[in-house]
Amino acid sequence: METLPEASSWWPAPTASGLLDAAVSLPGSKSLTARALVLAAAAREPTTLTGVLRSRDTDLMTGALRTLGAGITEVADATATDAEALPATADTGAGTRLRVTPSSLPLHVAPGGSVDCGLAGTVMRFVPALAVLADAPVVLDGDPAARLRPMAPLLEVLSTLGATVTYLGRPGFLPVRIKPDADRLLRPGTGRPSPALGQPHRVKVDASSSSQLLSALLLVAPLLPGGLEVTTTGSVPSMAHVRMTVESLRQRGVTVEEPDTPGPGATWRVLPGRPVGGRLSIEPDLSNAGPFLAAALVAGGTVRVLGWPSSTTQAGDAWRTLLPRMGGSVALAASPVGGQVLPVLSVHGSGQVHGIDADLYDVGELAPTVAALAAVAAHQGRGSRLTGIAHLRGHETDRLAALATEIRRLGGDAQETDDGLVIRPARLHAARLHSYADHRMATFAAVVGLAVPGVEVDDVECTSKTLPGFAGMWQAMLDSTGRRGCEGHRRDQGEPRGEGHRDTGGAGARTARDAQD
Ligand SMILES: O=C(O)C1=C[C@@H](OP(=O)(O)O)[C@@H](O)[C@H](O)C1
Ligand SMILES: C=C(OP(=O)(O)O)C(=O)O
Repeated sequence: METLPEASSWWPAPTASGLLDAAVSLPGSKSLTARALVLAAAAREPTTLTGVLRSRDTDLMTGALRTLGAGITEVADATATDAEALPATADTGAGTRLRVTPSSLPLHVAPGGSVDCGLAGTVMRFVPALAVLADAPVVLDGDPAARLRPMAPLLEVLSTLGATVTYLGRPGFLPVRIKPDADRLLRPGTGRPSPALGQPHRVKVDASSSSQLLSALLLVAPLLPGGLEVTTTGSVPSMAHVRMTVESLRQRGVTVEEPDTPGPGATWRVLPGRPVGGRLSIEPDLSNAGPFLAAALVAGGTVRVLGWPSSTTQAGDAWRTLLPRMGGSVALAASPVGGQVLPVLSVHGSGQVHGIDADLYDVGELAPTVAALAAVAAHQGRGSRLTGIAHLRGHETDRLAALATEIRRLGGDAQETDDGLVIRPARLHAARLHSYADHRMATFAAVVGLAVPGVEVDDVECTSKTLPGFAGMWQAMLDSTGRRGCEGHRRDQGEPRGEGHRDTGGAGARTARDAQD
């Protein structure tokens, strides 16, 4: 890894001094929020979204969609009166309510036409696909690290749809200018190339570096007059997120045919027809639940996540199968919380973490947290192997290099493989870790720091990419330490405790004592 400058401030990751007994209420899913915003901007009528995540990534998405002509305003409860409500998932009451008024087609670009993608994969992939339907050129750029993330296979497809793509820096990467030819694309029979009237555009994409390259095309597909057929030329990682895209489209009334077996040559068909509007509630972010649930395994005791959906497309639902393999016990049950009955996921741990041999190809987003648990397991004498995650080299940072480097900085034994990491048993020691501006590297440090005194990390605030206020939530969870002592530990055994955990409507960690106050 490159040599990094010294950080000006270091966040001391707190160690756990006793058994946890915490209830955590997480804000909305980053990935569901991104899809909901894009589909609302593309819809035929206004949409009201509740439980929306406000974070750097989702604020950037909101800004980008405004640049493409959508009206997005925060509204109070009383103004949300849509009659045509979609079935809503139970949310914890946390999160923002937004009213999205779609743009007409072609999408009307605001003066300047520039989009800041920050470091958000969702913005840098989903927005260029929409830009082919704009009425003026759009320039997209982002953070220095964003300029390293794969874009080329998507941009090549956008060229075949008639857009002129100009690389303003390194070919294949941000910054990029997209000059659309929307009039011809939107008039059947006149596009370039021109499918026969009523026929879909047929494109091929290599989405092996990121599922978002495929999701971007699926999201814009219903706006094309004949719809779109997308064939993947390679295999696609993070299939959980592609399924989320398909379900998000279907939920808004769009017809999508999926291949029986995703892989090279598989084809997705999306029929034309703008998504419907109405009301939609966003589930809590289950990937961001990961570090909190992992804390139960490392510190011992119980952590509960409120509002865990009973059925979901989120990658983070895999915690229910991954954490038992690493020594946790997991229970999902309905439980009364603050006057309503919510599904609550309870994870109970002993402080002893098992090693794991896991293929994370479909849920790569969870890998940094699994790696943190694996590092703690190695500290306790147990090795792990993570596979199927070569594409993490194109995430916020090269996560395989970052994880191996930071585990070694802690005194651990971690090696990169072609498609993952091997973490062998070795005692860890205090160290100053780098986050590389990557929210999941910062939370990696927080999880390891529970077990290893003296861990610090630079730039803990980079967690605001998807979870503003992380450090405060983490401390609140730890403040539950020891309050119930061993009695609470034995009594809980992974079962939701219900009544004792009052949710006050904001994201954060609640403890048994808070609930009694
Ligand atoms: O579409 C999405 O919302 C995401 C897809 C995945 O990307 P990759 O396929 O690049 O892993 C995931 O890792 C990312 O955090 C979010
Ligand atoms: C890979 C991630 O994000 P992005 O949406 O920026 O790709 C992530 O959140 O782990």
